[in-house]
Amino acid sequence: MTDFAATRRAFHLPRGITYLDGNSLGPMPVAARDRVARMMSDEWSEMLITGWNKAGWYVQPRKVGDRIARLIGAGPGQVVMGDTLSIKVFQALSAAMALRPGRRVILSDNGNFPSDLYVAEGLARAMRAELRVVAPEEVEAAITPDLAVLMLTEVDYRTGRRHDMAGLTARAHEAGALALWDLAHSAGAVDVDLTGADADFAVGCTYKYLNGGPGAPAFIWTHPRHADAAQPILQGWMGHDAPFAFDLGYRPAPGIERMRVGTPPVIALTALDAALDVWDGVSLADLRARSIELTEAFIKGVEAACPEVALNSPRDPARRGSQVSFRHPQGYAVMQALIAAGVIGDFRAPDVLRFGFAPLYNDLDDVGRAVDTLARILRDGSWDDERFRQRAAVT
Ligand SMILES: Cc1ncc(COP(=O)(O)O)c(C=O)c1O
Ligand SMILES: Nc1c(O)cccc1C(=O)C[C@H](N)C(=O)O
Repeated sequence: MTDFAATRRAFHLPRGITYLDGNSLGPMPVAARDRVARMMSDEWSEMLITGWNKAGWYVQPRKVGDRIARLIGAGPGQVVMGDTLSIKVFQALSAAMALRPGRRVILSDNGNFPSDLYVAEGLARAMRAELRVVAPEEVEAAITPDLAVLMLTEVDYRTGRRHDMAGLTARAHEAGALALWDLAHSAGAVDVDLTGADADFAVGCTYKYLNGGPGAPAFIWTHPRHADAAQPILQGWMGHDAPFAFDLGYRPAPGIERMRVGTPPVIALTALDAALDVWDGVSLADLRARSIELTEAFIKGVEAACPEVALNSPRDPARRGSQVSFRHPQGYAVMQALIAAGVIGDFRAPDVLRFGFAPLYNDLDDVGRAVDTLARILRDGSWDDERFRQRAAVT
């Protein structure tokens, strides 16, 4: 059995705060602070450039990738770290498109995170391809024989709706297409099984449920059947077969290494590596069970105590990730009032109050406090205040 009381103790959770926004930025694992400090004093300070070899900075993207592999149903040597998620979406999508020459259609849904759609739109323009965007429930019917790549985010960032990864991947394969999954809201939140689903490509970020810190690098996975054939358009020198030969022409490195682009963010990878220690000994089955327990309790509590809000997530836990959202016409002000009262969730336009439940550190006491505080704010109308209407740059 996973010891979730112990994993909770591994985080710095500010006193008086109930944190339900780990689906946007995970809290700091206490060990990350010391690990980064040690890296600065023992490695960067003392080793200088020799740290690339001596401290293993150069191989860190693969080593950290191997630790993430276990959490997404992938094997060793199949995942590599680096860049932002938007860039990894571009790399995976461009490589997948190149594996389906003659086909020009990318299919996604309108619940996808906008950055994924922007990247696909730009790539489609450059490749003279077509991006088709349908409603999430229409995806299956929209898989047609002209499809090149099905590109979906498994868990919807607003509603928490979870796609059937294995089923949709099988449908895409039947149509002769490839399936690319964005795991931003899945990795560390649900029991992802890329191998079992027979997916083709996957990408994800590490600053949400994996708690790598703001700006932590993204990951990319390629199914082994494609790893030596995939040809990314974004050809950087660290994805070259022999970067330090400084050849003028590009020759991809074997396997997943070709998905590297440039110099890895070593300090950020060090913080992420410390954050991944918390996952040692965590079973994904336990994680999923606890996530369902927390989200079910939250829905039940809010529906009983807050008639002013409407559930915006699937009621069936099997169709949900680890987040729950509710709608309120003045959602922004309500969320600001909630944050001022010590319960941090977030707001997503136009009217969504979003709450992430991270089994590693959230518990039923958090659920109870969040329900009680939301009910109080809605009942006493304290959210209806000018200071809660001022929109910040980042929401
Ligand atoms: C599903 C999804 N894709 C892409 C992104 C963009 O990631 P990044 O800002 O790291 O490029 C996010 C979050 O910001 C996301 O939730
Ligand atoms: N990456 C973010 C950032 O740099 C600032 C603020 C928020 C984010 C996020 O990750 C947003 C997130 N993808 C979402 O689901 O809304």
